[in-house]
Amino acid sequence: MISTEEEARTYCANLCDAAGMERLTAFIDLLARENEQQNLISNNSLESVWQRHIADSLQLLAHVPRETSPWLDLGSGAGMPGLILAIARPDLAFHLVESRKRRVSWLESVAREYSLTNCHVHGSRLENVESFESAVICARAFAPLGKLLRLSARFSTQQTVWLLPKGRSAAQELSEQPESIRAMFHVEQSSTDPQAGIVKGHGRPPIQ
Ligand SMILES: C[S@@+](CC[C@H](N)C(=O)[O-])C[C@H]1O[C@@H](n2cnc3c(N)ncnc32)[C@H](O)[C@@H]1O
Repeated sequence: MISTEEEARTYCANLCDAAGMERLTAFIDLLARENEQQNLISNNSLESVWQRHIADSLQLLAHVPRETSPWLDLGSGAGMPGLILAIARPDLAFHLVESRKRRVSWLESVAREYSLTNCHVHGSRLENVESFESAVICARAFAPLGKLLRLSARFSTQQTVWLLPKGRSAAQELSEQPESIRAMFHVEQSSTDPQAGIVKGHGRPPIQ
């Protein structure tokens, strides 16, 4: 379990190259500055930003083979996890969906700043984004599990991996789903919070 900023930084350094670590370090400064202009993340969480946001996002990489792409991140907000992943892994494609205009501008400005041609920002409600086949669908704090699956099942195939950091409600949210969904998903332990879980699954959910 990652329990200090130093451990989180070391963990991240093992998941990307030196240039990626430089970009992530610079990104933290940008994020802190932008957070004074708009409410992107809680100020408290900036004190443990490597643990709470950077490692928390990058841990998803450990759940799929290294070359898996493209990723779809639902409700990216300040950029967790999609933008962080795109900064760390410019060799993979990431589609970020976010509807709030100021957050969209923020995501686009960071993608421009780092010339992230692998990062595609869809500044729109997910409901209005044209379907494409995603190898991974991820979402942190986007919507309750049932609604999340209803809104995004059309982006999945039988091969899609679902990685849904759900904090402390992971097991509870999964237990409230119908049997067909419970059979597809399980809860994995988060590496950054002993009480948090990641709902993980594989395939196309049978949504009516
Ligand atoms: C609670 S924030 C989480 C942001 C980020 N994933 C994180 O973990 O810090 C949820 C984000 O989802 C966006 N969102 C909610 N419903 C959406 C929809 N239907 N389409 C696109 N974005 C949506 C909101 O604007 C917000 O930025």
